[in-house]
Amino acid sequence: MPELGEGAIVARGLTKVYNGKLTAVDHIDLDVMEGEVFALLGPNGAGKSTTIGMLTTLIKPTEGRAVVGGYDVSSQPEMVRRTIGVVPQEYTADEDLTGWENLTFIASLYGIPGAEARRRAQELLEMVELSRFAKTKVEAYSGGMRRRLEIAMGLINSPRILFLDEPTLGLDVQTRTAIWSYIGKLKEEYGMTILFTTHYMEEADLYATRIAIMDRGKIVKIGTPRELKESIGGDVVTLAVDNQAAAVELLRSLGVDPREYEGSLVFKLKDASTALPELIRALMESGIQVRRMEVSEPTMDEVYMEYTGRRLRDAQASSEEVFAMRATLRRARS
Ligand SMILES: Nc1ncnc2c1ncn2[C@@H]1O[C@H](COP(=O)(O)OP(=O)(O)OP(=O)(O)O)[C@@H](O)[C@H]1O
Repeated sequence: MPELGEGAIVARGLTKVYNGKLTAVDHIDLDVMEGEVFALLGPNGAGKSTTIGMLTTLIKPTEGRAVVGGYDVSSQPEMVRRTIGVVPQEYTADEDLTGWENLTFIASLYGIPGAEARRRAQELLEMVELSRFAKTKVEAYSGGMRRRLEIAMGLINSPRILFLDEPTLGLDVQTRTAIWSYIGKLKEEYGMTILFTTHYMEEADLYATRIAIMDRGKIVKIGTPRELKESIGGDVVTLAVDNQAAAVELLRSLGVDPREYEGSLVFKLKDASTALPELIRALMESGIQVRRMEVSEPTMDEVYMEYTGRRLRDAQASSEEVFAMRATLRRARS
């Protein structure tokens, strides 16, 4: 089989078609280097979980190849599983068991001998600050505690590569920050390679060394947060005007490509400090009143809009999040 490349996670043309018709992941290429914290950023349904599923051997690719930790996901799934840790989106811990019991049980599935399993369970519970609740049944854990336990469970086999699917979904800001401090430790102290999915732009921006923006099964752009923001090539201008149709027409004739967003026009502009006054003058001379104007440096939100034509808004995400959380809880109860 031809070599795929040097990275910790390498994919070429990786594709998943469900039921012969829904292309959830569409020929993606990935090269995640050792020690990277790599984000797959995109809205619900973009194909992030399916990508993680294929990379972690849980979902069979329809087409393409992936090599994780040097092992092929299709022909060496056992070796891949031994090399990786997975923290799935839904909770997997047994609610009737304690945190300690869950960890030692998972350790036994990996064939980790008793004394070593106990040592790791203790160390991991300390790391995620659950030692005090080691002997408490998981059913009494809060959402944040459950997520922390799931992370500990994903680390029980001391993986070189860790996959986290929406690790902070539905958690409050404080708990999200705590989770990121544990993940940061894994990178700093163990040089672990981490791939996570998220629809929180600020998490990708703050914590990822590189981000792949996913939209409708495709990776539309890959880069460091800085590269992505710089790739937009200009400041972002938001204008509220009284005659939007006329303003769009005029701006287009001046070489600007505005999009409508929440009743305003949004566009990027090189050298806004000199170019914007001219645009405003042109609008005013055409009888168009400018009611509000805002200039900002590009954020990940704008980057996302640039490459997908849509906003990945946290407001929209939060309602989806409630849904996802409820589905997870339902699954946990059944
Ligand atoms: N087992 C399945 N059978 C059929 N379609 C599926 C299956 N799993 C996912 N899909 C579909 O594939 C597409 C991608 O889903 P996927 O879960 O990978 O996206 P995602 O970006 O991870 O979103 P989420 O964060 O909600 O999981 C969606 O349209 C989804 O409905």
